[in-house]
Amino acid sequence: MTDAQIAQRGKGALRTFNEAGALAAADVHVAVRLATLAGESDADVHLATALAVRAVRAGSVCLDLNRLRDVTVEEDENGTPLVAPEDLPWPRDEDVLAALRRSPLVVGGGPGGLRPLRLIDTADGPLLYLDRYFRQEQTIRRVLAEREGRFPEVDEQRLVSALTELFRDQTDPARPAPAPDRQRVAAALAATHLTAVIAGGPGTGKTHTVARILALLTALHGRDLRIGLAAPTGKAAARLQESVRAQESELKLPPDLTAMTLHRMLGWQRGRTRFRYHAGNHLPYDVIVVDETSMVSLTMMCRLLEAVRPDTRLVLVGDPDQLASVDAGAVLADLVGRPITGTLNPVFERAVPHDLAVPRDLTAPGDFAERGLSDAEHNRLRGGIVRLSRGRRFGGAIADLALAVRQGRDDDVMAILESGGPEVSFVGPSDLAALRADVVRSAEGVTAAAEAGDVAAALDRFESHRLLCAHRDGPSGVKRWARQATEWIGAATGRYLDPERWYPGQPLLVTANDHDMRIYNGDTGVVVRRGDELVAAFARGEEPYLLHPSQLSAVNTVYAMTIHRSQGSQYGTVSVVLPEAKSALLTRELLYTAITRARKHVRIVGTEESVRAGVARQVLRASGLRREIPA
Ligand SMILES: Nc1ncnc2c1ncn2[C@@H]1O[C@H](COP(=O)(O)OP(=O)(O)OP(=O)(O)O)[C@@H](O)[C@H]1O
Repeated sequence: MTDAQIAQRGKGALRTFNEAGALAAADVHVAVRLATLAGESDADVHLATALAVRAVRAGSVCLDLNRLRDVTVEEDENGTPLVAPEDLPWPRDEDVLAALRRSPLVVGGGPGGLRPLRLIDTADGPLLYLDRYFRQEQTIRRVLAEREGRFPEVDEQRLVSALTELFRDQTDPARPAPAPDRQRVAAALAATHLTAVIAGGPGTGKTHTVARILALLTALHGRDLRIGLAAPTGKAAARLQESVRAQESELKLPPDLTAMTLHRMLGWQRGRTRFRYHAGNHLPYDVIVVDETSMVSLTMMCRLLEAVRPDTRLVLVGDPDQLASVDAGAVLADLVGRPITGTLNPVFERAVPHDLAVPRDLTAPGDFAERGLSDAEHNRLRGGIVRLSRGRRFGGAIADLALAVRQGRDDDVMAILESGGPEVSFVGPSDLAALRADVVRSAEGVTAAAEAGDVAAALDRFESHRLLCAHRDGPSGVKRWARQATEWIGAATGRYLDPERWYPGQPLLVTANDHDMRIYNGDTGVVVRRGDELVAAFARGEEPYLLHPSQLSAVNTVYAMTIHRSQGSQYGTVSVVLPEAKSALLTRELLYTAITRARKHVRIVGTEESVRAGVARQVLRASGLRREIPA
């Protein structure tokens, strides 16, 4: 750690924690500043405050005081921790708690009139919040509870006949889909409750269901229904719009529905901190659908719920097992896992009686036919929550592998990986021939199309293979593997891929949002020749979006990218370079996200030790949404 990263004002334990890398300089600065303003001199409170700031930086909403010592520390070049976390000068847990209970930072009354921390007791132990995040959680809880207390008016007969019409048997469209059909259950929930949460892995038909929900609500409430479609990223919004429009004529949906980023829907305004839509100026929609909700942070969810009109139907869709937002919160997973308080609308129960009546244990097992709903699933319906479980896109090994990872069955994961087959391969870190061939083939295909000015083919081939890494730096990181890919491509084609210049076939990754240019962090595109000019092309539904490369303010060449950035996209073949087993980034959520990016083939490059370590390590983002907290 450099001197610049060591907070100069930290003393005692704060300094030791900072030097070990368990706290960043910013954590220490914030803690010392708050303590000074509030006149707090207790060293245990200083440490707890800095750890609470650190927790938010690491993605948690609060600090779980029962897991105070759950910190990571800095490692040397050999991956050896500078100090074992347990050897840090930890105060006794009960002393920290007692000091917090009397601290002016928690109870207020200090010289500055500040109360920046909240200490919340729950049945599972105390949580320490930065006040802002506690208020955001409370807003989410309050708005959801208010919405659970009321049901929308629905014409029951029309609901039943529209459900029958929209959910048909795949093999015999003259008949309704056989029960249980969780997609039909999801649509009925969304029609009869103000908030519905539709969870499901890739290819379980989430967007298929969203289109049917829109058709159902249009049938119930008329074509003047104001529909708002949103997603956390521009890329995800474009995909949502594309899939909804693809079903427009079949389902007689209102024409030309558009999807936008959540920022745009809420009315992001240049130079202003406040959105145009908020608690005092509600969003003008009758129904709002948010896709890829797993990437929505706590703060954005709070802003959205504040801005939603009390009678607007809200449908939150996503995969709670994927990596969560880069900012604090794992709201979708929390919403799915939170204590259920609502009641079922009796209209819902009368609309899908057959789906609800199938007993759990009398249905066919496996993926082919759906099993009856479990007791836990019945219970979650009261919270407006349904999980689609039947894979519709890829059956077979990729789906089995993803499920085994999600359920932490490491022996099954290894068995699937080692059985090989057309969909899954597992190679050692030095067994790179097939990876090299895929990297070169995909680059050559992209370049040929880009040189010929064929934008659609260039973008299509660009999606045929993607090299994903957990880390940015180090031997298994993006930088090293991008360099490796560049060398392979250079050796195969005899071309020098000059990083300083634009060239046809150059793969691009946008690294920051640019709302004015409609380009978003994580968007990927390709440089294509257009006559004498080069253009940067991005996939956007049916029409690609073209820009002059000089209009891109934050962009990298991307021969490899992080798994985090690949979220919300799928590729033909995905090659995943695993880091060493001890890497803290290597988690179950990361592996699951990487595997489920693949449509046709997933190749894992790494060791058995790394695979098993990844399956075993779960991200634990502390939050109060999953607990009972008094209003
Ligand atoms: N009930 C169904 N009958 C027939 N085909 C279906 C059904 N549900 C989904 N599909 C098809 O399965 C495929 C996957 O569905 P869809 O894209 O809606 O899944 P998804 O959960 O949104 O996936 P992702 O998370 O990857 O976007 C699509 O081709 C869709 O048309």
